[in-house]
Amino acid sequence: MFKFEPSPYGSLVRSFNFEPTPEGYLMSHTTVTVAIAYHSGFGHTRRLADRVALGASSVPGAKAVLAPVDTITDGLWDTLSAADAIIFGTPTYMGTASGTFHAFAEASSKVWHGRGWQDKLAAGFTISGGMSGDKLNTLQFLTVLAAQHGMNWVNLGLVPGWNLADSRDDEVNRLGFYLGLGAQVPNDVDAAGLNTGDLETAELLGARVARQALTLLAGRRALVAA
Ligand SMILES: Cc1cc2nc3c(=O)[nH]c(=O)nc-3n(C[C@H](O)[C@H](O)[C@H](O)COP(=O)(O)O)c2cc1C
Repeated sequence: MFKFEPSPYGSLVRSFNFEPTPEGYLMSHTTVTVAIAYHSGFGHTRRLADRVALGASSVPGAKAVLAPVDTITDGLWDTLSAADAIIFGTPTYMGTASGTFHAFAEASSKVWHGRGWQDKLAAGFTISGGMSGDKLNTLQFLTVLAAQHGMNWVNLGLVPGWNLADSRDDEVNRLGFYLGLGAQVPNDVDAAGLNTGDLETAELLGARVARQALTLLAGRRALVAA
């Protein structure tokens, strides 16, 4: 909901009227939920999403929930609204997120209007057929989507792998992304053939986001208690 308020500089500024996380909620919650909002045309992104979920739920105090975005229902929005963090996952199609994911992103403008995801954590992953495949553009799109919602982006937090003469092509973060996970699979290989380094990286991303969400919750609780 919009409202207009006078700014200290004398003009009217448009601000949003949204509730901060209620103190009662903060004090009664010690666990976090990480939602993985993803689309997958042929199963590759879905397998990564499963591993991201596994990583998130491996952190004590965190649970993961998979939220496929190809069917946009009230239940999908409720799941995302209840989450402490949302990890976006999409294949890279034509150098950006898939059309289905874009439809979801566009539909999220209703949430944007009410600042429903403000201050939640966000992160992202993508996969493509090419080693580059223009995946960086997809991760940047996901980052901007998160920023428009006022979310706080959690990066991958891993140094690049597969970057020394004797290193292997199945190392963690083998394609050397920083913003999120960029995975790769040849166009003629199905989801069962995903690179083990990419799968491990997916798990690490999920765990990292879960840890960050728990840290944030602990900080918010401490502030309320202070
Ligand atoms: C419509 C379409 C567009 C694609 N565009 C790209 C692309 O821009 N770059 C790339 O490297 N691979 C591209 N690919 C390959 C997919 O990114 C790759 O197969 C990916 O693993 C698909 O993931 P999914 O099974 O979750 O849909 C494209 C595939 C399709 C079907």
